[in-house]
Amino acid sequence: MTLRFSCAGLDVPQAVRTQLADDDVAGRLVRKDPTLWGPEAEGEASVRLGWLDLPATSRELLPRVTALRAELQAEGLDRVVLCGMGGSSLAPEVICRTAGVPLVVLDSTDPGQVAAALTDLARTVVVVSSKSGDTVETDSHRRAFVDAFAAAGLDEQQIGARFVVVTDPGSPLAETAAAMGARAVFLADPTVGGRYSALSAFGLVPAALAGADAGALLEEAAELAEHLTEPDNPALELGVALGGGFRTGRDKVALVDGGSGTTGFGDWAEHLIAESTGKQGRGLLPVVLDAPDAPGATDPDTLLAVVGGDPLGPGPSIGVTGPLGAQFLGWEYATAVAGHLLGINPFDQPNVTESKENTRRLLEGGLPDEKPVATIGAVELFDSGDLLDQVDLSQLDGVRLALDALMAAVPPRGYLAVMAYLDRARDARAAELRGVLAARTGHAVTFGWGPRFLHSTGQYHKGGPQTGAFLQLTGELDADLPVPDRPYGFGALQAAQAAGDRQALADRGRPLLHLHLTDRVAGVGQLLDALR
Ligand SMILES: O=P(O)(O)OC[C@H]1O[C@](O)(CO)[C@@H](O)[C@@H]1O
Repeated sequence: MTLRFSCAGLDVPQAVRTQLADDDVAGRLVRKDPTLWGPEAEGEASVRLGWLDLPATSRELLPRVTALRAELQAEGLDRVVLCGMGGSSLAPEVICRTAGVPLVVLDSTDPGQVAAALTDLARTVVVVSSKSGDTVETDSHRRAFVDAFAAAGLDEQQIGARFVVVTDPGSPLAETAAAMGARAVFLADPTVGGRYSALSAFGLVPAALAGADAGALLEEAAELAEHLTEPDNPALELGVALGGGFRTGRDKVALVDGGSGTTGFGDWAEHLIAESTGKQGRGLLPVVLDAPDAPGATDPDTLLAVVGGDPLGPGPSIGVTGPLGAQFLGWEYATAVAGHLLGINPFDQPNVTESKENTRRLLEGGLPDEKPVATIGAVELFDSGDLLDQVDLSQLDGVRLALDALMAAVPPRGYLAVMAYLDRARDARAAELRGVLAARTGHAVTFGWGPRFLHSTGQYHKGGPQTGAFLQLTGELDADLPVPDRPYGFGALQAAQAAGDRQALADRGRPLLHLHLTDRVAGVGQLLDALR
């Protein structure tokens, strides 16, 4: 069974469908016509449509990655760690969690999370994935693992044998891989962007090395691919719902699992939709929900997308069922169609470099010496523009008052984004804040782990509609870790990323509340208690 699309309560004007059919959008997309998104996008689109070929072209990866997995297993290297950000790690994580095979994903600069990955080295092989080959988090992870293997007594050749690299041809990482004698290097198709790379080497190599069935994913996608020129194919219908929904005021897409059998698909789709559409002051805001009845599922300007199930009322809702390989390709195709309907370029990410530049400058010039304006329990509150001017922080419930002030600052049809620069394993409870805040405010509330979201929804925050209010959480470190051959550690890198993003949002005049947890467990508990 390939992809099945169903829809309830969504009134997309017939004119939208007629326009797509008259313009032969389905056929032109499959033929990789780069003019579908306007003249300004044509150059980028012409080198970003390779994902349509992946169900066929990725098959050549299978023998090589299967042989490599057998080799590694024979050597007892059965702990696969993936170092990658955004499109270089989200899909493998979904594939492996769904298949129930073990993959350690390191997509954070939180020293606790890095330290947890730097264990069990005797069994560990590291996959370093980066399309650009110069993502600071991934390079830092690579350095830390080289150092750790050396400290464990491995020589240069043995260290190289513990690394598998996935990158674009000619990238800085491709050069580094050659220089370090990496065991295997997979050069990916450069005409595939990160958030469209689930069925490329970026999605399939780490997953297959961990034991997932990459061939099955490609077969599932190939079955859908046969239908993608049809004017009413399910992926086109999904694109019509997303793009047509936007045109009728539904600029938020709540993503919830309805029995898909997959795990974490919403986080992958969030990156795809947010980074593809959130630009030129518009876009679709994905809101990942942990249950169909979670707060936010039926917000007024929201389309509820049920992955793996039927539409769920009472508001407009869609249901998309089908195997994971078809879901990847179908949502990629739908997002490209939605980009056509929104009139934006779904393949660029013009605003992600800003926070990266700010981070680099802060690492070079030093972090701002900011002092909290108040400390209440385990929570330090930092000056956030004029947000707290009217808040009496001398009260014990000053934290709640501050959070209420932030929620009051969300403009009409706006959203509240929680950005947690914490350890998504050990501080997992922080994710409960999304539902608790959403229950308290009538606005959409999103949650992202920092700095991971910077490579995902970060584009939407800066390039999308300027209607966001932001809650940034940072946390005290138990211990820091050096970044080898760099004048800073992971803790400073994480803090610089948080500060760099605060700067980018402040430059846009966005309301932002920065809370630092002097004790992460107590601090998260305190925030949840303040809001219940
Ligand atoms: O694969 P790379 O080049 O390391 O980039 C990781 C991620 O960062 C982004 O470029 C955004 O910063 C995403 O588009 C991409 O998936």
